[in-house]
Amino acid sequence: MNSKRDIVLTEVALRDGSHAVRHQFTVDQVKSIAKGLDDANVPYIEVSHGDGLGGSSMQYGLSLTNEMELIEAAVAEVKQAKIAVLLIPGIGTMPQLKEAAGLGVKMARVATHVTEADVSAQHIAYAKELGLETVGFLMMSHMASPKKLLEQAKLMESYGADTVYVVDSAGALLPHQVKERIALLKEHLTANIGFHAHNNLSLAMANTLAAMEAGATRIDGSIRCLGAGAGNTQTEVAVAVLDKMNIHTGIDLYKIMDVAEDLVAPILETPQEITRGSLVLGYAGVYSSFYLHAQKAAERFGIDSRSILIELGKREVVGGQEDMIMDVAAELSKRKAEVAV
Ligand SMILES: C[C@H](O)CC(=O)C(=O)O
Ligand SMILES: [Mn+2]
Repeated sequence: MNSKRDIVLTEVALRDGSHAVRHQFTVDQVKSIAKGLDDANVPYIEVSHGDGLGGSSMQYGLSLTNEMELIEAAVAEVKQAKIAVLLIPGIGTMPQLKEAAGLGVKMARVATHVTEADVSAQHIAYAKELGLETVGFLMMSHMASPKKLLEQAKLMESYGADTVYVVDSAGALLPHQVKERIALLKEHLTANIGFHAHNNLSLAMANTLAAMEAGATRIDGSIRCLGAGAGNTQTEVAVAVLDKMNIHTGIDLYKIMDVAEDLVAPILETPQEITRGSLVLGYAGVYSSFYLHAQKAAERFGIDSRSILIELGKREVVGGQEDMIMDVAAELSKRKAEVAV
């Protein structure tokens, strides 16, 4: 294995995958997966509630295990990998970031809706003060024009972000749209540019390659596609594809395949595939973490989860508005009952 890295991958299954397992990760699962990833030479491993630090709540889903315990367990297992956390200002707090840094976290990814970068200023600055590497993470990037995205990315860079990510939270972007956005950021920023995909339209890998072609040097992957919706760019697949392109991730292909097969696959309730529900997320441009919430609402109100997701897409609902899922389901069910009378 060549340990040189042309591209730096952040493994997000232990954070984005938290959505897919209803935030039920155990300490043992996190320990064994973090150890396996570290051994395969993955450089960064993100660990936290799916909605970042402080996400455990009725609104976003209660965690089985306190995320600080999971972070501590991951830090204790790794030899070379750096543990990262996600933080959404307003959900996660500065004291939580401080606590995570005290446990040995090395990178903070501060996430905001794509048009609200200004709320990341204090958290990025504080992360820097704590000596952390900082990432600005612009969620739902398909909802902004490239020009708007650039303006927001520049704000994050001005606050001190070492890297700015274009985040395709809904898995709604097409390759040419990814290329256009990344190329513009690359032209105007000095920070590293990253890309985070979701596979709802089966484009995660293609979009990741498009991002790299346009200048992204940081990418995210989730092993066995363990991420919200249909998951992210599948890490072990990305490692294989990039290797064939002679692009070095520094990650051991056989070892990462084994982590996927032996450690991650057994904890999945169902395989991470593109179902009609996750396909609709990408089609309608809805936040991937709404997937299981919409399924629950559909069961409760006896309606098709696709109708809920399409309606949420029309209303341009964004992360943080999870309560709208039940509201929309109730409204659609009422409309259905009225039509039936
Ligand atoms: C909080 C979200 O799940 C962050 C993310 O991974 C995305 O927007 O995509
Ligand atoms: Mn995601």
